Amino acid sequence: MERSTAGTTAMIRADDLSKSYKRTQAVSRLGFAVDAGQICALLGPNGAGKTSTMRMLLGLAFPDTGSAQILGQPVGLGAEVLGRVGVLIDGPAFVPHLTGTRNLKLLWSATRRAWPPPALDDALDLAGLGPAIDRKVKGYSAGMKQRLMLAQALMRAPDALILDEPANGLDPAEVRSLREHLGALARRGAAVLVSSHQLAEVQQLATHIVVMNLGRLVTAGPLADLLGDAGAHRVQVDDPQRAAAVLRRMPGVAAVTADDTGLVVTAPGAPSRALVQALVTAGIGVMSIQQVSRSLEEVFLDMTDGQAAHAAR
Ligand SMILES: Nc1ncnc2c1ncn2[C@@H]1O[C@H](COP(=O)(O)OP(=O)(O)OP(=O)(O)O)[C@@H](O)[C@H]1O
Repeated sequence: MERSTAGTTAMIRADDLSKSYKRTQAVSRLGFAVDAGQICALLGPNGAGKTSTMRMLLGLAFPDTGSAQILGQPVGLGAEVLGRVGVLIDGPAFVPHLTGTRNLKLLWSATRRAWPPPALDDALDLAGLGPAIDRKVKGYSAGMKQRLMLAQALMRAPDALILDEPANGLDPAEVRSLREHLGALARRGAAVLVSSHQLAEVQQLATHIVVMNLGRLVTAGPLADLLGDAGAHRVQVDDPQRAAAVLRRMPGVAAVTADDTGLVVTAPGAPSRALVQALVTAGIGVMSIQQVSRSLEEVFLDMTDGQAAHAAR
C-alpha cells in the first residue's frame, strides 16, 4: 500500500491534482495525504476548489494532471475500491416517494451485498430519525435529509470517508453526535476527509488540516502544529514602548500589538527564548512571557488574507 511522506499508510491521497473548467483553474497541482486514524479537514474560502478536489478523489471528475488514490488503489469512475468509501457529496440523491429505509436499501443494493449493511445500527443512531425512517423522504426537512445522507455514508462501515460539508443543516446536538461518530471511526483506523466552513467545529473535530485557496495548497499538517506555529506570545515588560520597538526589529516577528495586559507578539519565526534574550540585551526587564493559543479561525483568516477566493478570480 502507498506510503505517505510521513512514512505511515496513506488511505486517501491526492498527487499533483489539477482541474480547470473553461477559464477557471479550480484546482492547481494539489497534493496531500490522509493516513489511517486521521480526521483531515479540507478548508478554503468559497470557490477555493474543495468540492472539485473531492470529486477527483472519488472518480467523479477526471483530473487534468496528477492522480488520486484511495486505500493505495487508483481511483476512476466505478472503481471497486470506492465500495469501501463513505461518501457525502453533491446533496441528497434520494427517491422522494420512498421511505428513508427503502432509500437506504436502494443505495445499498448497488453494492450487490446482502441487506443489512454491517454498520446499519450505528448509522441509524447517527441519523436519529426514529419512526420517521419509515416515512417518505419527500416529507423530510433539509436536516433530516442530511442525516439520512450521513447514514448511507456510514452504514457500510467504511475504511475511508469523504464528506463535503457534512455538518450543513445540522443542529448543535447533531453536530456533536457527528463528531463522536467520526471520532469513533477514526479510532478504529478509518481515514476521514471532511470539508467545512465551520472552523470552531473543525478545531474540535480534526486532527489534521489542508488549507487551500484559489485552487492551490496553502498549508497541510497536524492541527496542533499549525495552531502552535502561529507563535503568538503575551509579554509583560517594564518598558512596553521600547520593548515593542526592539521586538519589531527582530527577524521572525510578524506583528507587535499592545493591550491592557502587555504586548502581544506574533512571531512564527522566533521562539520565546529569543524574544526574551533580545529584550534583556536591550536592558528591558521581562516580568513574564506566555505562549497564547490562537483560534483556527484567526490562523485561517491570516493565511487566506480573509478574502473570498471568487473575489480574486
Ligand atoms: N462544473 C463546473 N463548471 C464550471 N466551473 C466550475 C464547476 N465546478 C466548479 N467550478 C468552479 O471551480 C471553482 C472551484 O469550485 P469548488 O466548488 O471546487 O470550490 P469549493 O471550495 O468547494 O467552494 P464552496 O466552499 O463554495 O463549496 C469555482 O470558481 C467554481 O465556480
